[in-house]
Amino acid sequence: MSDPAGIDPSAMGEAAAANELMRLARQIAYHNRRYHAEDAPEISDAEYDALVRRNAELETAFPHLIRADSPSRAVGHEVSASPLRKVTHEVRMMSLDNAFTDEEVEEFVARVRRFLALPADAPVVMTAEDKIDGLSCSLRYEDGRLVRAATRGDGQVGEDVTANVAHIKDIPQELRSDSGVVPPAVFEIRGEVYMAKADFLALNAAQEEKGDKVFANPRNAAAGSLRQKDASVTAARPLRFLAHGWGAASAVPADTQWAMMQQIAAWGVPVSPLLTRCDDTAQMLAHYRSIQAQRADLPYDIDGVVYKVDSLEWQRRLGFVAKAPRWGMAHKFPAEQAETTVEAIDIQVGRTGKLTPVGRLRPVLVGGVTVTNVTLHNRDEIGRLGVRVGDRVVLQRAGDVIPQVVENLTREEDRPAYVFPDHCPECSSEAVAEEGEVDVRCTGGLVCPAQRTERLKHFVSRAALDIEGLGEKTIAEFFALGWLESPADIFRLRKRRDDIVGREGWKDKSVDNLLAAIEAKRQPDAARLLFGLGIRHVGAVTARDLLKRFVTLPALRAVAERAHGGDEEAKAELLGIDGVGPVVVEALGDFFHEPHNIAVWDDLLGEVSPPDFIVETRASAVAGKTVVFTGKLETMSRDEAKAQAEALGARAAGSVSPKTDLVVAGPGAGSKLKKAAELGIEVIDEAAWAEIFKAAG
Ligand SMILES: NC(=O)c1ccc[n+]([C@@H]2O[C@H](COP(=O)([O-])OP(=O)(O)OC[C@H]3O[C@@H](n4cnc5c(N)ncnc54)[C@H](O)[C@@H]3O)[C@@H](O)[C@H]2O)c1
Ligand SMILES: [Zn+2]
Repeated sequence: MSDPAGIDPSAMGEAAAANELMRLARQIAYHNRRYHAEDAPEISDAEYDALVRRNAELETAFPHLIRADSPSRAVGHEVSASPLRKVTHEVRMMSLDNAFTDEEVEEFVARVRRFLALPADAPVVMTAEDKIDGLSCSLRYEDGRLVRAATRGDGQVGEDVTANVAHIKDIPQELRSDSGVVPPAVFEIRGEVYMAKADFLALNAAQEEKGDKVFANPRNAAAGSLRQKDASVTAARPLRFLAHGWGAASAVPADTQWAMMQQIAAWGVPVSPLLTRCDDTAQMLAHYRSIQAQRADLPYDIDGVVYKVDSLEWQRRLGFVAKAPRWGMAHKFPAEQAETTVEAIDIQVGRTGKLTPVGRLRPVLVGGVTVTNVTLHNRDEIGRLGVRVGDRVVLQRAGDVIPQVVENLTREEDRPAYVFPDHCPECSSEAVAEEGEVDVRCTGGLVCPAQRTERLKHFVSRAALDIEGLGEKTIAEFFALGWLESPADIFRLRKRRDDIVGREGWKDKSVDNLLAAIEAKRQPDAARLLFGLGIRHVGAVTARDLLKRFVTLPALRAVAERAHGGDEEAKAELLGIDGVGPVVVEALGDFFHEPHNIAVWDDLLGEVSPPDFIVETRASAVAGKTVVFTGKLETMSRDEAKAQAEALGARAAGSVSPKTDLVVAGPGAGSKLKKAAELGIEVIDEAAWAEIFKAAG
């Protein structure tokens, strides 16, 4: 078993869920101890966050299985083993809930509104500031004098570090009394003890020189330096402090978070210079992005932005859930790179027989999503990275690009390299790479069950015939029964109605729905049918281009066969189509040259009858032109945009080339936009495109 964390909770039984929750509780407790109590984490924060996310996902799906020792209820780690004196906090020290996406931030604000029963458009003012990566510390001032400093510990009981903070210049022994507001009898200032990046590097260099322990990161260095039995060790370490809140207080001389933080600054304790106030979600997200942009240049490490409801009256009403305030949220920066372990390397066999190696990973959060698999592309790529099972790798995921392995961190050379299979794992046929090709392919062809089922899956997929309810599982099930030898068999399934109804998991209604969905495709779109056959190099766009020219499948086949036989006129006719090159002509010829393909084709056209392929086009300014859509489209999907282009007699292409006439660019457009500028191609926005479409009536 490689990847238990990938199972969708809705597809899990209770026993499996309870089991996994138990395992997660144990794992998370272990890593909490390593991180919080021992300052020696073994896994990256992104991997830790993935475990916590998984735990939350299961707890949401199975609320009655939430354990008494659930990690979602615990803060930090208990300090019983610490050599420092223990301190019980008068007011608990909490953690913060995490958000990783804009949507999760919007949901946070919506939740606050719902809780307070505010109208959906009522303003909710929030403060926003950087989330410093240090360790929290509570400073208790009585009549303005520092009487105790304590770490968070498990939130209830922390460690006494009063002597240790005595040498931290940012922490005054006495609050200033000249601010106009006299410090209350009791006031606990809470904030972050941290080490600046430059100080951290210098400390590590000095430690190394002395042959002492070096620290993994500034957070660990700060924690390790503060939590010292011998306070003189702390004194020699360059620690700093920024306040971000307060705990027990005999009086709170302000009615907003913002005003109280200004007061704390006026008492002489530093607060973040990036603290600001936001009127709405748009401002919160804008501040988040601005802080993210400054991140690398800040003198200290941060890992996100913290939002807090500004009104203290509202904070009081909102209160707390398990271990975090309802009025606060940490919006973390997505780790666009993250480290994890390759737990297995599996080989997937595709519809063309291509063997694709897939790395099964220990789940890790990258760019806000949990990643459990990564494609390793091909034999050469595995060789280049030198990836073996058990290696630590760096994953990268930028924007919505699929994750990639960018580096292998494991360098011991004594373990054997991964051996790429020379036989297909599905059918044991020989697997070879052709001259000059990087892809290794199974030579099993028709005997390879993987290739055959993949072809069927492709045939019914969204972009091809799009048969609703005929998913991968059903195809695999019927294929194993010998019911699906080729695409035409799909249209003969109706003869097996009673057999299907008799099978576990099928009911009269579900079978009838499936059969109706199949019947609905008896007169399929010819281009989708052609694409569904999976002829090499004939993608969805090429299939349409071919049929626009030849109107019916038999007409296309006749030309392709003539071209294959050496008929120059037929070849020229095919090559005259925009987007059709010699590779496509050859692939078509090869396809119709193979007797088995012809049998499949004839069989299929005996079951279905696609109408003539005639695309109605409207008179328009872009007729006959090639258009490229790039960036985010806001009023329509990519598919709709392509359909609009087609309706206007234009061709929608995937990449910008000298043949491109027009580029429609939305927000986030990148390299294609740049290329268009280089080539001097006209660029318009989505609104201008909508005008063109409307004008064509
Ligand atoms: N790698 C590991 O093995 C491992 C193990 C445990 C925890 N962790 C890391 O620690 C995190 C969990 O720790 P946590 O419970 O302390 O939660 P947290 O660090 O995600 O957030 C809460 C803490 O943020 C701090 N903070 C910094 N700036 C703040 C601000 N402006 N306002 C309010 N608080 C601010 C406070 O100290 C607060 O206690 C995980 O998400 C993970 O990143 C890693
Ligand atoms: Zn095979």
